[in-house]
Amino acid sequence: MAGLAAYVFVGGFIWLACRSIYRLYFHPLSGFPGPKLAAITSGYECYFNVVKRGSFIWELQRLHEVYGPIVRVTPREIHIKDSEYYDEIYAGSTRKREKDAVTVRQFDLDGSAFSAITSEVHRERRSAMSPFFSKSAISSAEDDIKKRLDQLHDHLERAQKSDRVVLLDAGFSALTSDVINKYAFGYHSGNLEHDDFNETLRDGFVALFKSAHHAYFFPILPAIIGSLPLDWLKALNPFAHALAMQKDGIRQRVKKFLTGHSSGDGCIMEKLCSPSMPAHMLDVERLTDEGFAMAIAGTETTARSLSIGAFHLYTDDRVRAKLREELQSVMPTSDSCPSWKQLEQLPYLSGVVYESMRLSTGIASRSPRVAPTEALVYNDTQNNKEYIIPPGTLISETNYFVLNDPLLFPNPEVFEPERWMRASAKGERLDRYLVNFSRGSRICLGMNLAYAELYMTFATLVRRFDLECQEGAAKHVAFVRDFGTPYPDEGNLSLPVKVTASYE
Ligand code: HEM
Repeated sequence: MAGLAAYVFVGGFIWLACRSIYRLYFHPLSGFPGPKLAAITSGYECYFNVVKRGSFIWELQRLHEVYGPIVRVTPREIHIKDSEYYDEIYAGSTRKREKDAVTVRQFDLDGSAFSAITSEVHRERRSAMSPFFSKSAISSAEDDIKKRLDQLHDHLERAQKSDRVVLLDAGFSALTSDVINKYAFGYHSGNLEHDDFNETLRDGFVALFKSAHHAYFFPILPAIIGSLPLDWLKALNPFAHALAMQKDGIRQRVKKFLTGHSSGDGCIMEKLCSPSMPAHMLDVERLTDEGFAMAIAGTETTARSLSIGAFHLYTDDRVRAKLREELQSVMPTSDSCPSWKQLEQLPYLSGVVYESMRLSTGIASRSPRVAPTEALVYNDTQNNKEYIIPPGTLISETNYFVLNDPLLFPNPEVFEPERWMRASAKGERLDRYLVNFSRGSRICLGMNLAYAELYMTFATLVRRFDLECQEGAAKHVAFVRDFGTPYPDEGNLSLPVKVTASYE
């Protein structure tokens, strides 16, 4: 027995040594700059993201300072820190771009457009949903957004009367969740009707994000969790249980639509379940994944941008006063209800929305693309060297680095709506670099819905209320850890506020 163990140990050692030598000297990426350890093993990333909890993004920043704009950051991935090169990687549909199976596996959404690997499968899944996300289609959701904003208004009024602290971040999650549930599944989830905004609604999403790095490096874990009976899961991990319950709720809706149930207002899932769809698109689990991807993507990302924007609006009196003055033109009274189209014409509000997006980052982790048949060429002008990236390589940029590029956004940490007005006056397309939604063929499907929610929410809040962010707010909204989306050092993003004034 001891002899066998010794053989296994020595065999394993030799295998690891050979693999390391191959990766360092013979692998197609061996000529790219970067630390040797990162070229040898993905344990390098694992150390920073699992042991040091979501901090590989800061290590990437350091690696680029040491090695320049192009770095081999894992045995099979090239990372580029160059805002001008972003559109080459995240290219449009004329240039084939695929996703990486290992990267998307962590989200357990295999049947969704989001997790489609090849461009053909992606196109088919996405085109079934895209008519619902055009600008004109989204205007049909405006009435619902207005109703939800009135509910949020009532919460804030009640809190003002009782001098109570409100968790605005939870309010925003309740709002975005109620909106996407109605739009995608035709049902009223009523989160805003709860006194605490049904705060636990986020437990599942937080579980998904916070376990993403573990799921990536140890794929056996989600498989084990998925196989546990729900009662056990509830006792062992209430957050994973909340996630499973949310997904199951969507599965039950899918089943109803597949048997002919109608929501009455032609929601997205009803259309996706219609018998006119190709049979292979009508699988319950595929549709559940598609639905869950919309629920996740449509809730926390937008809510986070709303929280970051609100934090800046309510800690910077100058910005808020300027916005309030501009809003008077379309909101002479506090109950005026301008359309999203009208609000989009306001330059200062647009600057506020863009800055809120920019400083909230959206997705913090890399989402690599693969160019299956094309060799990408990167010209490192700093070191005067040209790199040919072989077809099939994982290539990524990090949105945060583009959104905080001081060459594009001087003093990037400052919330400055005016920078967008200055750029537009000079005819500069600064919005090209607002990459929160990614770019190209896999660009966020829900961006118009997100924009409608951002414009309408900021206008309503600032026109109607003054809020006071509670002590420590800056710490609770800071981006310290990357668990898929940005997280503060400890706990989750939170924005407790008190209502100090309301306006007629
Ligand atoms: C501020 C808010 C939002 C941000 C920052 C955001 C960001 C993103 C990003 C970066 C991607 C690409 C992911 C990747 O490359 O792997 C994406 C995809 C997606 N987003 Fe959003 N998103 C937001 C809001 C929404 C909303 C409101 C919805 C509504 C359902 C939505 C639905 C989707 C879907 C379905 C995809 C997959 C698209 C595809 O692969 O074709 N997102 N989002």
